[in-house]
Amino acid sequence: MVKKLTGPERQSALDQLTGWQNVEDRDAISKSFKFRSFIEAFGFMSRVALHAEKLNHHPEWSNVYNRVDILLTTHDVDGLSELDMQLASKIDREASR
Ligand SMILES: C[C@H](O)[C@H](O)[C@H]1CNC2=NC(N)=NC(=O)C2=N1
Repeated sequence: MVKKLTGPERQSALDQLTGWQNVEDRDAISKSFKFRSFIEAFGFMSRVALHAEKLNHHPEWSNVYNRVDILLTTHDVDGLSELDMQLASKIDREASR
């Protein structure tokens, strides 16, 4: 079972990512992505979905037209884990393809 990141672990992990923010009322991080079109946003979501399945770690997200809002947290530990950081960096990579 994956373990919950401590405060310092969480901060140093966040420092290595760009644009991910702590969510105010939850132990989670979030980021919004904007694309040129709905189909680009949806293509991005499809690629992220494959990573999520592979990691067995799934985002909370929503899509409106060309925008995708993503929240990451680890339900199993009720907080952030290494899996959130791994998925966040894959998400960033897919957003810039
Ligand atoms: C049984 C299965 O491994 C778990 O329910 C996985 C699936 N995907 C998950 N995704 C996220 N974000 N957090 C989890 O704790 C989680 N747990």
